Amino acid sequence: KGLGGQKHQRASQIPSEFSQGERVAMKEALKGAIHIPTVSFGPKEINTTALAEFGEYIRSVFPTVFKTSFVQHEVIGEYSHLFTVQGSDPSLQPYMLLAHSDVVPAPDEGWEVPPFSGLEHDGFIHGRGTLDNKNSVMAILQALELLLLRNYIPRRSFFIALGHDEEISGGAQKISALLQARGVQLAFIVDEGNFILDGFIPNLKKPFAIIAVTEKGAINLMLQVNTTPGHSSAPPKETSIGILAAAVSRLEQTPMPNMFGSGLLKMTLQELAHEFPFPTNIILSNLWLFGPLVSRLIERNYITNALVRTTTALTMFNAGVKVNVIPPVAQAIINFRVDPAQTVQEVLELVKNIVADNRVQFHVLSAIDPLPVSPSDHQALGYQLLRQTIRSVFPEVNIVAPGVCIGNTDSRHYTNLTTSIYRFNPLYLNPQSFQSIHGINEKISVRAYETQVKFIFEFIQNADTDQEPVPHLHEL
Ligand SMILES: CC/C=C\C/C=C\C/C=C\C/C=C\C/C=C\C/C=C\CCC(=O)N[C@@H](Cc1ccccc1)C(=O)O
Ligand SMILES: [Zn+2]
Ligand SMILES: [Zn+2]
Repeated sequence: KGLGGQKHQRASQIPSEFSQGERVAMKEALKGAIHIPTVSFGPKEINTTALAEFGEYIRSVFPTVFKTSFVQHEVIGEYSHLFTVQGSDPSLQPYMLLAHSDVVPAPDEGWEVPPFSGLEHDGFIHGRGTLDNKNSVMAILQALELLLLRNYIPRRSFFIALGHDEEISGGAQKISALLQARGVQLAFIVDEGNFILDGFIPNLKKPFAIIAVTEKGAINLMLQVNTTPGHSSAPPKETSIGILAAAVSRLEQTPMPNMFGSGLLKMTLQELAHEFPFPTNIILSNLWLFGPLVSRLIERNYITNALVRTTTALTMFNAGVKVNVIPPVAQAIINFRVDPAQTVQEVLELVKNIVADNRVQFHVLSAIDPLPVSPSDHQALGYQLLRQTIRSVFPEVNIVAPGVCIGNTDSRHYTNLTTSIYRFNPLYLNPQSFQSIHGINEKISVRAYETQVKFIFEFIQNADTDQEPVPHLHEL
């Protein structure tokens, strides 16, 4: 039987029920984590004091994790944490859970409560990192702590990698290189990414879970224009600022091609089709006919638009030295998110054609192609374990479908260890909470956090149930 068959729908051995005292302790632990301002400000600007404090903090709130003989803890790159949980059956290939402890900055303005207060209000814990991604750091360790307290001994080994610089596209490479040097090959990885989506699609009342099996690529491109400086009282016809502004405006006004139909989205929509009322169900079931119509509707909304094309975001613009000096140089940075059906090279060609001005220089600051698509078939262990656990923890969610992650995750640094990378947060997300990620008023309900712990508690146990033999068995 495949992994999607009944044989693997076994209930967890230890019930995922937590006492009142445990539930209070778990939410207090998360609040304390939010209180530590582990902010990544910029490429070399991290709050090392807070990161060190965070390391001490997890030791104090998860004592059993740190004292269990079969859990090895290592600090990597000063502030990242790698846990190796040695399972009892070395014939089972290990897997890895990822999360990151750093957060983006959060100025106080606009927040209902101070962003690093971790205050509980109306059933929600408020603060930076409650959705991205201290919730996952804490929920993974909390679930392990609770399993260990119940004397659970995993069969399948697993790693927990907690990065400290994901928000500055940082150093997960160190953990990845270390594991590679140790000869580790993983059955799969689970990282942050997509969610159970609620309210993103008009007419679709029911929530649906999207497990991201790939993520978009990214290009940070600097455009630069140099012109001769001079006195502003006698300006030339065009300045570096004017030339550059026109170029970036052309880019903003010329969206990259709509790639609907060449990617996963079509598959996702077909899986969702029967959840919609008439006539949308018929339209989505017949994309061979209605594809062009559907793709036009999808691109109207700025969030779903990101699912059908490479996006173009003008994120930085610098020019000028003085009010009365013709600027010698103007620079702009554009952040592209590359659709999985395109490559970095193809996008750069399109960009050059759109700018079409040889006074504009191109400097690629960083570029990464879209990630390979991980398997989501009946034999795909990681995907099926996620699906099985979603079905058990969120029985009201009828649809679990593979999809694309529009952001980038630390998991892209681990492609040397596995071809099966899944990006999924066991949380509901609506458009408002989506905006709070990297925005203001980020918060998680106490209940949602308890459910995230429950999900991981069950997931670890599900990974220990009998599975089909996995090729390339590896001992830790
Ligand atoms: C049929 C329709 C199917 C699905 C969907 C409808 C809507 C999609 C809605 C929402 C998308 C859901 C979740 C996405 C949320 C967040 C993105 C996920 C992870 C991103 C993590 C992140 O922010 N990473 C940074 C990494 C980075 C840091 C510094 C410099 C470069 C990169 C990033 O991507 O910016
Ligand atoms: Zn994140
Ligand atoms: Zn983030």
